[in-house]
Amino acid sequence: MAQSEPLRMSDTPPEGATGVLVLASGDIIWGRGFGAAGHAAGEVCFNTAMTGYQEVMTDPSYARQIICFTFPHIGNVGVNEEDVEADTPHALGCIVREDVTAPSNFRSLGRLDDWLAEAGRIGLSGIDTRALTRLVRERGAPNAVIAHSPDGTFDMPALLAEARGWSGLEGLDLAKDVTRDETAGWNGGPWALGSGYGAGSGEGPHVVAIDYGTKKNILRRLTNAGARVTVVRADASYDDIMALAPDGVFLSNGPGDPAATGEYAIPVIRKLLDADMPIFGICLGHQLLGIAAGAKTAKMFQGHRGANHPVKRLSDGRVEITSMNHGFAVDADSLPANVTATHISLFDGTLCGIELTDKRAFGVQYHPEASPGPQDSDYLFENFVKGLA
Ligand SMILES: NC(=O)CC[C@H](N)C(=O)O
Repeated sequence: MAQSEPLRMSDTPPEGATGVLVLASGDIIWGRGFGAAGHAAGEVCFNTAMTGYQEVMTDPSYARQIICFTFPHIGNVGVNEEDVEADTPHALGCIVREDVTAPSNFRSLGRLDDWLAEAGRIGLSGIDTRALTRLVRERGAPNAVIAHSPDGTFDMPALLAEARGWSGLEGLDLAKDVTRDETAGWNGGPWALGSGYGAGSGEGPHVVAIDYGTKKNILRRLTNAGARVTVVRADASYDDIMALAPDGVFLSNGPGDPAATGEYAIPVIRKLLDADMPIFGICLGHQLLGIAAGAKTAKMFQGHRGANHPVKRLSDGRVEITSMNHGFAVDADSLPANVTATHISLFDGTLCGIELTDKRAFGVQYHPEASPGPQDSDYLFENFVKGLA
């Protein structure tokens, strides 16, 4: 197969094809497989970040998603043990334009394809990622199966049936699959060249972070802002949390449909609000805070995923360039009277931040911890932790 051919929509593999993306619509896109062999069903989305593929692949919010990277050279700086947001990749697979080449970077410890293979994740290269991105933009994020067969044989009817049989992300609670096993302290601090990740001071206001699929850098930014952090499971009860005597509670990012995660999360968040506990939520945590406060969430057409999304802070008109990864959003028209919109997306006007006027609780739809992305919104961690002192 030639490099990066236009999307090929035939069910006979072209010469050299060892990977395929089968959309639930019946469209078939051939490429070269890398990473693990096998097949898996999920939702195809695209991410426009130019750097940080390892952080993106390990973000637990990407569970059951297949990421099409719009940047054409993915894998060329290799992989290391530091640029990870969780201990293993959580995205189901990735789709890239160019084949993964030998890494060239002084921090590299290995190849992207080997790292994915070890984690059982499938990659697909040689794809016209611009054409695939346009397809997602025109039709919305499709359900699909990504498959890699080193000998080039594929059971196409079975792969199509698998793509069509998958439920889709709507209605799916995935936080319970990616949350940690038990309550644990967190003491990691910011990274510096030469010394790696530092440690927190172990002092300061106590933040209990509920792990719906947290990125590590969120916890690092909390300790950097001066908090002492303890992380609890997604299904921790109100009593479990209060037994830790928190000064504030953090609601993490995470995968899946917020409305489906509500069963165990919402009653706990409501009790925390009733107890006037200070709360800060990011992404899924922001969506859950919105639902607990009485708002509604909805699935977006294609979602927002990238590292250059402009967001306007409504209090003073300041623009923050943000990192984003979400496919659901709180519906701005559903906000109850005691919830104010604080930020909006300058791409499409969707709601990007809320604040409760009668409680000490706020949330943002984007990722102020970046990783990857710009750090314009880091002030939110400082504001939260300062408010607890
Ligand atoms: N990064 C996140 O927390 C994502 C939240 C939610 N799963 C969504 O896709 O909207």
